[in-house]
Amino acid sequence: MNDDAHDAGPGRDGPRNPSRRRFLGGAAGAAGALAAGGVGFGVARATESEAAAAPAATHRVPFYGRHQAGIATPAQDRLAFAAFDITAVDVQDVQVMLGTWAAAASQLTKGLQVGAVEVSPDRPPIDTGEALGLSPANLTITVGFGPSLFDDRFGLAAKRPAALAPIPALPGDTLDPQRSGGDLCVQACADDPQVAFHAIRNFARLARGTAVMRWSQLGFGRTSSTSRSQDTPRNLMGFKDGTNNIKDEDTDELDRFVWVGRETDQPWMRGGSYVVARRIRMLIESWDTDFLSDQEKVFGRYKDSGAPLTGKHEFDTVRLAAARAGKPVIDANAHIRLAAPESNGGKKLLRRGYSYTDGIDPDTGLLDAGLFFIAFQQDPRTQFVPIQRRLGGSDLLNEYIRHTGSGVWACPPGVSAAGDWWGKSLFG
Ligand SMILES: C=CC1=C(C)c2cc3[nH]c(cc4nc(cc5[nH]c(cc1n2)c(C)c5CCC(=O)O)C(CCC(=O)O)=C4C)c(C)c3C=C
Ligand SMILES: [Fe+2]
Repeated sequence: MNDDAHDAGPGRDGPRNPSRRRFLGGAAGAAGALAAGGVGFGVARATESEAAAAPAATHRVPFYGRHQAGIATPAQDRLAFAAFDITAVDVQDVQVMLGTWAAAASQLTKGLQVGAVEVSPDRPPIDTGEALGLSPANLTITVGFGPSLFDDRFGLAAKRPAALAPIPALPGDTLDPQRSGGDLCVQACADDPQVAFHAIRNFARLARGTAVMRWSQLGFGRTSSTSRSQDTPRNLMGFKDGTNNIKDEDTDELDRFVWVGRETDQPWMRGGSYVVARRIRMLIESWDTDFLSDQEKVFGRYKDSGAPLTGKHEFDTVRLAAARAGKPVIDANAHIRLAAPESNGGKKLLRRGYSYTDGIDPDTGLLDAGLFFIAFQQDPRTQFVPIQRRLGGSDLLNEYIRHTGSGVWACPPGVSAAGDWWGKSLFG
């Protein structure tokens, strides 16, 4: 971390913006306390002047809470996702960075900056500035710890939950290591792409000297609804996606399939969740030549209404046993049959993915676009992995997709209040 970045100093920020200087003072002071062996992490609290400077209290998702926001909270329109690798050798540096990130997240999710933009003409601005004056846009920041964080570098090996196992090789994998893994992940979601990007960019700056970005992915157009208040969006194949997703309102299902409970071998994960991300390229040009009836056979749903092929309306029950002339109406290898809980020992996922496009593949001239699949769950070993093993084996969709990136991270419970940070009890 650049010392300059923590010294707001005198000058142009002046009395117009005292709150921003206070914030950084708090973060830097806390960093010092930790480095000196202290246990607390002082995070600047909103002052009266800060509250006055803050945008209206609308379009805000609370940052502090039992669970991290960005999991069961309504999916926003945009994603900026990044995986980081730790470069520091001292575990206290990791703690300081997480504390600094938590303090920054509490500011950003209120629509504030991580520090002053106008510090001094002779220093770089502390906040990069591109979100100045923008609404919080329902920003959520969700942080996870990858299996590699628990190797022998930081003395955390005994604290790795069994559920945080690396994802094994799965059928059909064509993964690029440069788009996979990472000691940490940060998922920033917002209804404004600039707000989401700003969060990741400033996290990367605050991480300087402690962690570096390993890979990142921007997403547009949520491909799941995570609340009954939301319409079901469409993915880049033109199908409604998220119809049978777990929703925010399904509290029993959240407890059964998403939140880590007493069953965990690592108490620090109670109230948390595990996220699996997969960058899935769609072979869009090929898909676009496919007949409508075949596209519908692939998913087992009608393209326009989203209804199952056994029904009329989007939310009609999927009748997997229905047959016509001795043949199943929903193909034996249709995506919704293979992904259904009935085919997977009753297991479900909370899907929260985004469409992406990254220009064209220089080798072929074909679009590099698809789904950045994100799913939260209680245990990837019994949820994502077996479901994807089944899909990767015989899903009709496989003709049109390639999995090109992968990662799994443990998302600890929410940050409880100022002074707390992600996984504080893990490091305690
Ligand atoms: C391993 C898990 C899954 C991967 C990978 C995956 C990729 C993928 N999915 C779609 C589009 C749709 N998926 C739909 C349903 C659905 N998909 C999964 C899991 C994975 N999908 C589940 C668990 C379900 C729900 C099954 C059920 O309970 O009925 C649907 C149907 C609408 C819906 O319910 O959301 C679509 C459409 C794409 C395009 C894709 C990879 C690019
Ligand atoms: Fe799916």
